[in-house]
Amino acid sequence: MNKQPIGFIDSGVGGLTVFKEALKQLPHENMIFLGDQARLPYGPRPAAQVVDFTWQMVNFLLKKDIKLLVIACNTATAAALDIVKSQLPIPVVGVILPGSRAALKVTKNKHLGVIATEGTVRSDAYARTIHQKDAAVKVTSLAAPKFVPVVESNEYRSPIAKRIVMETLAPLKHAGLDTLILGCTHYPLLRPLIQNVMGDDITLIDPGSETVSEVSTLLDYFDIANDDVTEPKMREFYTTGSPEMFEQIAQDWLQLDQLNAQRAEIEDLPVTYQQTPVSTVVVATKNAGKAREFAAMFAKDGITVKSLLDFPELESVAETGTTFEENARLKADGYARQLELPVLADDSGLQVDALGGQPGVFSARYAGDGHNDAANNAKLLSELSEVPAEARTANFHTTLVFAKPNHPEQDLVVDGDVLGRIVGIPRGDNGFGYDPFFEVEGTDQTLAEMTADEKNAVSHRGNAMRQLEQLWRDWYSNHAL
Ligand SMILES: O=c1nc[nH]c2c1ncn2[C@H]1C[C@H](O)[C@@H](COP(=O)(O)OP(=O)(O)OP(=O)(O)O)O1
Ligand SMILES: [Mg+2]
Repeated sequence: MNKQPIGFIDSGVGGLTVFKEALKQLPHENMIFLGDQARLPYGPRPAAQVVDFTWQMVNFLLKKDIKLLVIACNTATAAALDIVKSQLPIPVVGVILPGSRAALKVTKNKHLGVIATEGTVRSDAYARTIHQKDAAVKVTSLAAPKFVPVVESNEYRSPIAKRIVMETLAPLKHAGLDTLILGCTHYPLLRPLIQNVMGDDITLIDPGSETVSEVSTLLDYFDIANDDVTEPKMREFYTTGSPEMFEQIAQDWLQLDQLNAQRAEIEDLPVTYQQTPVSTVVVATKNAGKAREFAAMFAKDGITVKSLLDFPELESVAETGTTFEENARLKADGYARQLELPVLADDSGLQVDALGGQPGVFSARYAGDGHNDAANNAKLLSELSEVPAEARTANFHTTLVFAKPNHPEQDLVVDGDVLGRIVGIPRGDNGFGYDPFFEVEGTDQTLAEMTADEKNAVSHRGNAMRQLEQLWRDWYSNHAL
């Protein structure tokens, strides 16, 4: 289950035809739509510029934490799908492949027509996609540049629209095709007029519904659908142009009760992939001492740490494993699932050589359940009472596991250790747990005599974190998967 929204982008209102399908097929999903009406139409623009504009739209939606992107615009799909798909960590769906697939399913005489913007026709994206599937299919493409302005000016039911559709489609009427792809998401709004001109024998393909079917498949495949059927869903609309104009068309087309469009400023956004910086990391620990150490280590990167103390309503995960890694995985996976967020867990403990590695994974419960540091330390001392100072060698170990919700196979796992020995009389007031008894090898200080920074510089947790630092951002940026 994943409540993050699905993002839709288009040059204008055309993508709403895809959005409308999504409302029908995926009613439980939260959704955000962005139309770049200020810079419409995209059709006549050079492909490189369409790619830049697309990145700006994508970056706007990434800030809203979308889990999947739909490029509900054929021109942008033709120009930018491959590059956007290859760089984004979330699934990306365009409209050309689903539209082509749908058309291939219905054609009988293997002669398809495509009407689209100049940009899409110039890219030859439909013909290429179709021929990859079936080289024997004939594809006749026609640019219909006048359609988009008619729709965007809310004239799509007017006599002007009728005349433009008739004139534009004249060359296709007797071309011999039996199926016509509406290769621009604006065109379904002209569907009755197009059908009328082409005649009832021609099947019109609106790639929107096929596109949404593909979205639905991907949500299941990546296990990121929103199964929550109770809450009201997010329906946010943004336009770079006039919100009033957008609302008129959207209201009319989508028939939503209350529809508010907001203006989006995207012109200054970067034209390359901008990773959204991580601002908060959840560490699945109830141990305030650990939480403090993680907070200090992440603070250097400007990241705030939340611990389980911030989420008291969660169900406790039992540490039933026999190794540090097992327990760290149990905690990370268990809390990530409940929080639907990536979660970092630490399972750590003291291993004393003279005690055969005890207390080890049982360090927290050494003195029995209801564990408390004083009782654990007292037990440690009594167990070691017969052991001479030079034989009291020990190490602290930690295994850190970073987990994504419902994807235990992608867990990121690192370890860290620090060597030392157990002293007979506790020293120092800093740190927590067994720190006052653990003298670090090569120093004359216990961990409790060190400042937080000094401890992190040598500790098992600090050592593990230094490894994690190399890995976690890349891993984390794929978290919607
Ligand atoms: O740097 C350390 N300095 C002193 N003692 C330490 C340290 N690191 C772990 N320890 C001890 C505390 C606890 O007795 C056990 C960990 O048990 P462990 O289950 O991983 O943690 P925990 O139950 O205290 O909190 P939680 O499971 O919620 O993260 O080892
Ligand atoms: Mg524990």
